[in-house]
Amino acid sequence: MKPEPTSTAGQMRQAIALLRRAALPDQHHLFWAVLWLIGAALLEVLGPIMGKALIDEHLLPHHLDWPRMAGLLAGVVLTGWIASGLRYLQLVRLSGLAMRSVMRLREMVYTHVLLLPMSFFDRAITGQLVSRVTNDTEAVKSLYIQVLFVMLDSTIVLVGTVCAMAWLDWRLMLIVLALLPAVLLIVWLYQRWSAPAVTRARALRSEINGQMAESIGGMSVLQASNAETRFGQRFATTNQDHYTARLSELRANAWLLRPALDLFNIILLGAVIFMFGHREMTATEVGVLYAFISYLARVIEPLIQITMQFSQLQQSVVATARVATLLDEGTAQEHARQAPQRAAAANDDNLPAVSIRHLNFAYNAGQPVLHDLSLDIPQGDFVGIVGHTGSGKSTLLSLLLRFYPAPHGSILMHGMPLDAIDNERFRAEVGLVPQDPFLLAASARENIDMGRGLTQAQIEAAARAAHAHDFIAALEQGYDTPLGEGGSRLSVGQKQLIAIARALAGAPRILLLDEATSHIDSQTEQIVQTALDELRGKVTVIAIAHRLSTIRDANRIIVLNHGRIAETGPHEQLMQINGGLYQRLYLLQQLAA
Ligand SMILES: Nc1ncnc2c1ncn2[C@@H]1O[C@H](COP(=O)(O)OP(=O)(O)OP(=O)(O)O)[C@@H](O)[C@H]1O
Repeated sequence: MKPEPTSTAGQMRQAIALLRRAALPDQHHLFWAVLWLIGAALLEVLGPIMGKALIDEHLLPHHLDWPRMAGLLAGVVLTGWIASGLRYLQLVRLSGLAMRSVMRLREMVYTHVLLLPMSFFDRAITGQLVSRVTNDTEAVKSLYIQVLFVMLDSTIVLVGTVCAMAWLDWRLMLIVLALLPAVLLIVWLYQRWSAPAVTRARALRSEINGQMAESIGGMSVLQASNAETRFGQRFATTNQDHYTARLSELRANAWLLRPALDLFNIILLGAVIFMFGHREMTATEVGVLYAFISYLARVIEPLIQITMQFSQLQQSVVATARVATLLDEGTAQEHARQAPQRAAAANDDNLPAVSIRHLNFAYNAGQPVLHDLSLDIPQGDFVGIVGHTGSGKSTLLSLLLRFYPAPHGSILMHGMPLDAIDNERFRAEVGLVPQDPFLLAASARENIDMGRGLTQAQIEAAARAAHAHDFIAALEQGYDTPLGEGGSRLSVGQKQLIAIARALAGAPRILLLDEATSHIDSQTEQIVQTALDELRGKVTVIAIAHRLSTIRDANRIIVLNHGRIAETGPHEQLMQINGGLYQRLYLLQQLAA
């Protein structure tokens, strides 16, 4: 995974760029919200000015002009009331915008994750990834509502109030302004105190998600190993750490931020009253004092609001930056390719289905896994790949599937370099049956179709070819029978037959099987063997098999050893090599059987 930016400025830049991207279609809402908030702030500033006029021009000089006084009084009440109404409407508008942005972001993140290269998932932790799509995108909402709305609103009120104070008495305004840096000091202290706890709490939340996902995913192993108590304790420790981190965050808030700001409020009020006390108060200054005291609350409250949002801002920026980092993660080479649609693999029957030329590969530099592999697989052949564990079988298959990029020109399919084949066509031409058949919690039909929009005839033909039709038809709703989570209502063998049907439904020219028979009984293995035999000559089959009986009848068997081709040939020929690797593997299995 890409490293996340550690500097606050870097995270802030990332967060702003992402927010702009997510809110792009709603820009006009943002514009109007800001405009109306300015309107609300102006109304709010206007209230005390009308109050001052009422006191100075009418109440103190006893100039009882009732219609004007009623107008001013109504102005004081109405400005506040309308300002609140406008603010509420803008909150509703921004909430809608925030929710739509979260929706767009989630879609962006999920679609992006679907396109990431397999090498990314080698390092990614499922729970953390899920947390990116759910929690971190949700944090963006609070960035809009708690942070953007409150901070924007408070800043506008603050600026408007300071301007009104300057108009009333600029010297007094300067004294108030001179005291404001104290707020910055309080905020700075608060941030220093709470930042480590905020970061730690977030990391621990992600850890909690990770532990949950891991435990649920591996529940059978966990229970079978009697590890419930240990896992429970591990979770309790993380949970406790999370609680402690949240508590120190709250302590910083309760013991430093709030009391210090309240004290500051009192000091400011004292300073203003003291200044007025030092002057010879004229009648007109009583109104100014009233307006100033009204404005003080409008300076202090927005400042408190702004500072109170800092911890939320920190959390939301960190979360948004994490989402942005994930979105910056390079997609798989094939998806990222900008080149125009490339030619499909050639249709010449004489070209080998697969040609491998001096293929070298390493996951990590300096640790080669495959060494100088060269071989040709004719079209329609059935080829088996065997070898000890760690010999490189799955790696070779992953390269054939383009899960990892092979060096250019080292693998050709039907004469075309692997990385030059158009993605759509490539995925249509190469089918995979994995070791663990991955079934969706959906019907048999949906599991075979996998969203490709195949017809019932195509689905049924694939199921028949995989010898899965009979048991599917016998289910209570046939092809529409829900198979349960992970296909829980089927046997492992039946799941594997569905996985084969799924691969065949795409009418692939090349079918790759990754130890597809290792978990199934001999009877189902027989069925798979029959299905593979029937494909002979029509589809090129490349099968990795631990169970050698599956590939006994292959046209050719490739024996890998430490990433090199050690032996190659049909079963009978390999069995002739006395002391050969294949012979030893085969005899060992016979013995075990
Ligand atoms: N994603 C990966 N990242 C780094 N190294 C890997 C990765 N996958 C496999 N390897 C390493 O590559 C080597 C070959 O592994 P590979 O899985 O291809 O062997 P295999 O023959 O398929 O083994 P098995 O029969 O046990 O599945 C091993 O040393 C393994 O540790």
